[in-house]
Amino acid sequence: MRQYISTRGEAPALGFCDVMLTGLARDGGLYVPEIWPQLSPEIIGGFFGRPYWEVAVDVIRPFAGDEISDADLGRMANEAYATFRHPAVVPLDQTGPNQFLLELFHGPTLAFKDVAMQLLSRLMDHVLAKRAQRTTIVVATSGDTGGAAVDAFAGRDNVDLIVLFPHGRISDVQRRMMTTAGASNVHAIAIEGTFDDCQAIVKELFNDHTFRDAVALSGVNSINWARIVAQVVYYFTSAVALGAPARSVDFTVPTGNFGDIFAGFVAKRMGLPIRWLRIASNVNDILPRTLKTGIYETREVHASTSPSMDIQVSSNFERLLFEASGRDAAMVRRLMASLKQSGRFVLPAAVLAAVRSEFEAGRADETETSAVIRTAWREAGDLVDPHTAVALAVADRDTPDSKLPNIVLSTAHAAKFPDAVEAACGVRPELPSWLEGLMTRPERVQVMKNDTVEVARFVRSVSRAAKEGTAG
Ligand SMILES: Cc1ncc(COP(=O)(O)O)c(C=O)c1O
Ligand SMILES: N[C@@H](CCOP(=O)(O)O)C(=O)O
Repeated sequence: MRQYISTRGEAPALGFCDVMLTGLARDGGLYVPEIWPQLSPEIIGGFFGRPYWEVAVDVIRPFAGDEISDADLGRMANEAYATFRHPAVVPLDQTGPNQFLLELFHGPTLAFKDVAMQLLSRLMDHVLAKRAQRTTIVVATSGDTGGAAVDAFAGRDNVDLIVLFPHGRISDVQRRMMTTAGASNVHAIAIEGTFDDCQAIVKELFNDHTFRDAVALSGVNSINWARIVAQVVYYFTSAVALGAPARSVDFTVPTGNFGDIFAGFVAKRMGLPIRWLRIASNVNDILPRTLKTGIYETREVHASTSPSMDIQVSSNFERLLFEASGRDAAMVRRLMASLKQSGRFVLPAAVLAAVRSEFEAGRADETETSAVIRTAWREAGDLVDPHTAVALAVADRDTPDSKLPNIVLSTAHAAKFPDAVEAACGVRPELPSWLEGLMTRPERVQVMKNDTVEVARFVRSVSRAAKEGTAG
């Protein structure tokens, strides 16, 4: 059985299915595989031209071990990616000499989160049904994870889903994707705070062991290893389309919680020849500052036109610290304790050097972001969303004469952020026809204080109602 260990070294090692249902490790850390699976150049090269779901099975299989049969994994991957509206699932476009855009937004909620969430919901449901278990998922979102989770888990028999989002800090389209589902197992809560507050509440709930056991708590943020694994797949498909493994590639990734770019790091560990993983941040630039100074220091969050990246505490950076330190769990515990106490920590020099050897980082401010949206429209007739625009701005500035292909991850559809896109280029992107009605359906949402106790009370009531069979 493939084993997973916690970045903080004090939680039990678990198998794939338990890690998937557990979310955060019981010591507050994040799970990573004990050993990185390797894919040979022949296997990687063999991905060329194959259907996306088949590659997904080959990439995910070594992580799931024998816990999920190939037949079940294949069926679920096939179903998950059949929900995407593009035949290639995640098409790759050339946008300039050696510049490519990987479109990850053709799923049901128009953001890259669908790629993992559509599969994760099927995997979780499958395992829960087999074990005759029910779970309560609490998820924090800065806008996109929540909508993807709602679409993927609405109406599932074995799950209650509670979504926490920062009140007034996401786009109307994002909010409505969470508040208009109409499913009795879905609950949207607007927290009077930031995304970091929402994520801190989720982690506090997990760290209260009595509570987490009482409600059978699970998480589907990228703290959940299965989320990361599903995101690894498109690094392989896109790089192979451009000549990997014979040719190396770079990736530029709009980054907030560091889950997406960490998936690229995993692909590299598995054998994909990636040269640079380039972090692209908006004005909330904690990661570029950290790479420059070696000091990870939280500051006030600024609301931007790329709200899903308005994040200071970048959860998956912990996984990178664990790897870059040679898996020094004691160091990770020390840095995380410092973060909790003082909002900052200093990377040891060797860890910083290890990070800098594989990652670059840049930021784009609001003016640069809107200039990119305007140029893309005027010069190519393309409408790009502000998160993608942040990455394009960083890529254009930092890779003008790269000899290697640079793949920019396009993480959302422009129609999720119509106000920002229209303000930048004068054109209002339209929602696709299958989302007709989204903007007029009635909303169901509760506003709550930034208060873990209040949220915990609500989660308990949802869990109790489910147990008593009174949900809805
Ligand atoms: C559209 C979009 N782009 C980029 C990101 C950043 O991704 P990550 O949090 O995995 O770094 C997010 C949020 O996660 C997002 O919703
Ligand atoms: N940007 C995300 C924040 C949560 O990230 P996750 O990958 O940890 O779920 C969002 O849109 O919610």
